[in-house]
Amino acid sequence: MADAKIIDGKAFAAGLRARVADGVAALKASHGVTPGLAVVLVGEDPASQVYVRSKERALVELGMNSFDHHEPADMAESDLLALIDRLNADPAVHGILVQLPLPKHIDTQKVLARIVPEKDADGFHVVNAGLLATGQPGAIVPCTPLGSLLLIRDTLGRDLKGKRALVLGRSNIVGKPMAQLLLQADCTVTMAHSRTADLPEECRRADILVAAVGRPEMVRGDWIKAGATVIDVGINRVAAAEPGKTRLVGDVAFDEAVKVAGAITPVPGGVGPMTIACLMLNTLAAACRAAGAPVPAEAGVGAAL
Ligand SMILES: Nc1nc(=O)c2c([nH]1)NC[C@@H]1CN(c3ccc(C(=O)N[C@@H](CCC(=O)O)C(=O)O)cc3)C=[N+]21
Repeated sequence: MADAKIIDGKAFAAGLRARVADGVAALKASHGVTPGLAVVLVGEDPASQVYVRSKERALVELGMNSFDHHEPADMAESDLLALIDRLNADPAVHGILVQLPLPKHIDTQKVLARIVPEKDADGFHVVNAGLLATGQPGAIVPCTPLGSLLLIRDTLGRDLKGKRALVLGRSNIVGKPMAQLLLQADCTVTMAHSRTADLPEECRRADILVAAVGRPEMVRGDWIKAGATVIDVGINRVAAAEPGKTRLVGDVAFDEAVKVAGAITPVPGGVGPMTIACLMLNTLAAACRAAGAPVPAEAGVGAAL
């Protein structure tokens, strides 16, 4: 059988960013509003700094305002909550992103709960999780699952009815919302995790396999159904063959999987760029809602399906 189609997340994300830029220009023209995202980074984690910088660059490129708040690692939880209160009250800020993970002395759930749901650009607030789980319009959908769904629909078409989908990983930020989106799209959804019995066999039943466990190359080629669509959410930095060098790999053993799957996302260049593009989309959507303007079709559950 021919090798799988490689799903070009980087190219799809570039197209999505261009559509967001058009939406930003239209909102400026119609309502005089420039969408703004506040990005809060607590501490000096080098990987987090890289991600935050790429988000800030994307905002500026798309004509949006970027409000950076880089805070020391020993910031008191009460000071972080006070910062969020100020951002909640600031009319120039339409979206707020608190980079995770937070330092251990800070209660993540307490911080996420403090963001007003309308400005929760990540879609991590329990109100947005609840709106998504109950299929209501107006939910802000977490960026990685939304981006993954857009890639799945670009590959398989809008009609996913009756397909068997398996989501590997049950995190609040990827696995659970991904399963909700696939369920809304009329897939038959299985959630698998580290305690699942006979994981390879479960995976082999899936027409759509989404791997989001954070274990490098855990999903092998013989875990994949012939022709399946494989979405690899994992971004794991591992040692490269050359001493002292590192490289990125997904949760799927790509070289094996590409021989079996029908379509597969690469790492890098797959889901990662979609996460950032969807963050831009969520910020635009939040600004549109705040201004009483129509929300772009790709954002939100009802619109995304
Ligand atoms: N509140 C919050 N929201 C997040 O969305 C969030 C977060 N915290 N904490 C950290 C993770 C990580 N994350 C990535 C986004 C894009 C790439 C990405 O574009 N990766 C490139 C490769 C980048 C490289 O070369 O290192 C790719 O896959 O092609 C990676 C990682 C968002 N996160």
